[in-house]
Amino acid sequence: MPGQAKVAAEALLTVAEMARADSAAIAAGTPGIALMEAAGRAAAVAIARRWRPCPVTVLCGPGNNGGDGYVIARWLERAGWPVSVASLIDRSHLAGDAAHHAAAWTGEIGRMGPASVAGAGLVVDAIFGAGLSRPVAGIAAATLEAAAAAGIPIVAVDVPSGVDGDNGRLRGQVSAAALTVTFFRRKPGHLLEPGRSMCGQVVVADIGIPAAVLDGIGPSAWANGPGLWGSARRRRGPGDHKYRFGHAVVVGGGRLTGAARLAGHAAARAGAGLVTVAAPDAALASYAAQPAALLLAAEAEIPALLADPRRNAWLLGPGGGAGAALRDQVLAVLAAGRGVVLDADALTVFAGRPADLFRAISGPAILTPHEGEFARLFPAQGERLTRARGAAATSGAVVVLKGTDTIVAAPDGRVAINENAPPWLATAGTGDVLAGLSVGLLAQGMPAFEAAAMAVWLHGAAATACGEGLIADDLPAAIPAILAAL
Ligand SMILES: NC(=O)C1=CN([C@@H]2O[C@H](COP(=O)(O)OP(=O)(O)OC[C@H]3O[C@@H](n4cnc5c(N)ncnc54)[C@H](O)[C@@H]3O)[C@@H](O)[C@H]2O)[C@@H](O)CC1
Ligand SMILES: Nc1ncnc2c1ncn2[C@@H]1O[C@H](COP(=O)(O)OP(=O)(O)O)[C@@H](O)[C@H]1O
Ligand SMILES: [K+]
Repeated sequence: MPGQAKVAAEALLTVAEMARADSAAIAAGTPGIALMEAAGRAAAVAIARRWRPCPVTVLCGPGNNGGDGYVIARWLERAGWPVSVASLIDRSHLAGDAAHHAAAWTGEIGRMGPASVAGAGLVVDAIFGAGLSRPVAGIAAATLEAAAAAGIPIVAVDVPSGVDGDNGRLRGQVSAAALTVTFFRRKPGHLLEPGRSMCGQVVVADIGIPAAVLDGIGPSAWANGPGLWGSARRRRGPGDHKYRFGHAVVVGGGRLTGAARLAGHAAARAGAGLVTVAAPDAALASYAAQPAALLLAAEAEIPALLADPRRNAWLLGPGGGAGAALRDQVLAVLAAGRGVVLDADALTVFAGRPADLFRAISGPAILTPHEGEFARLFPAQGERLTRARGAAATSGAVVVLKGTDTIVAAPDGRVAINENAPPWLATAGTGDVLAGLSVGLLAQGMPAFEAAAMAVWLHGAAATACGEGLIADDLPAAIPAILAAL
């Protein structure tokens, strides 16, 4: 379809889902030994593409991750590399596919320890992968740490040992890799911090698992990108007019007027047909500084605006001032059944009484908390992915848990994990822009999950295009070029 995103959404597989993918491929006729051969070979190819031959130590663990290591050792040696292999356990204790490939390694196998990496130019971490079952400690940790301390680049097989593929949590002592080669599809832990920062560059190798196995698995997590929401995006055609693209209303505050101005500008840039910023009388003059394309309304007009179903998507919170008046406004908008984006103060006003908010949510709703705001409404213990999913299920809203690895979670369990946000987004006002993009897309009729995911992605892409030195005001103006390239 011309103009529509052509890329497929990139599914992320949990450790359990990846095991099902392996089993499905084996059941469809590719033996496990062949999958392991393909995995090790692909990793060796990825290494040889990036480094010149040098003494390499392959550190092999007790399971199939170690099995991949023996295949890597064989292929690198065949390519002329001086290869040493060091194992955590005696080869005789290996089982299954790993035992098969360890037996095919004709060189020596040393005992793993810090001395096994001495003199190496490269170290392969094939110690623990998807089978990580407890924190990494002892010899495995000490050996990887010795490599890291000596400045030897580490290539991780599947994940750096100790990174939990399901959520990016670090279990025990983890040494960062320069390159991680994983297979078939990435896992959430490759995108979520702190795991993401431990992976270095991530390469996904095709090992012969047919994409069709995904149909039987039904993944619920994706890397955020156009493949996920491109087909839900609204595009204008020759016969269109502005009323077909929704009317977003941004409720602004009386003092910090910049927040709602940024949000309103962003909503318009995201493509909303019309955008109204509604604000207290005393502040209207300062709102006049916003782009002339935005409409301005007095706070007293809000009930009338709310009675008009054409004003279909509302944003409350940015610069709102955390008082009872804002809480009442949020509840009134929700009661009217409008699409809603709640940010900042509009979340904080429900601290201590989150059930009041959750009860009121019945239609399309997006909450955009940073960690601090999140903790005022939801349990704050545990890792981010589970918390974001739980929050969406509890609230009935799409929850955008912001950060360097922003998570967009839907009440039905779907999640998108974002990876295009540069660190210079950590500056005042960028969250207001994100909320504005979200309401602008919601106004156009995109479903809440897709609208939120697209907003987060546009936000990251715009920030990347602006570069370091970015201020929030730069972001809305950078949106058209990003949309044009989609
Ligand atoms: N068909 C297959 O089975 C394929 C498997 N693949 C590889 O297989 C890996 C998964 O293999 P496994 O499920 O055998 O798991 P692992 O090889 O990751 O580790 C499992 C073993 O490590 C032990 N272990 C886990 N955490 C430990 C810790 N912190 N300290 C000490 N011991 C620990 C476990 O008791 C078990 O013996 C993937 O990560 C991938 O590298 C690939 O070869 C693709 C094909
Ligand atoms: N280190 C970082 N890397 C990438 N993105 C970041 C980082 N820190 C913050 N962000 C993003 O910047 C935005 C900040 O939003 P928020 O905290 O609400 O700020 P404000 O209230 O000042 O607008 C969010 O979209 C967040 O995901
Ligand atoms: K590993």
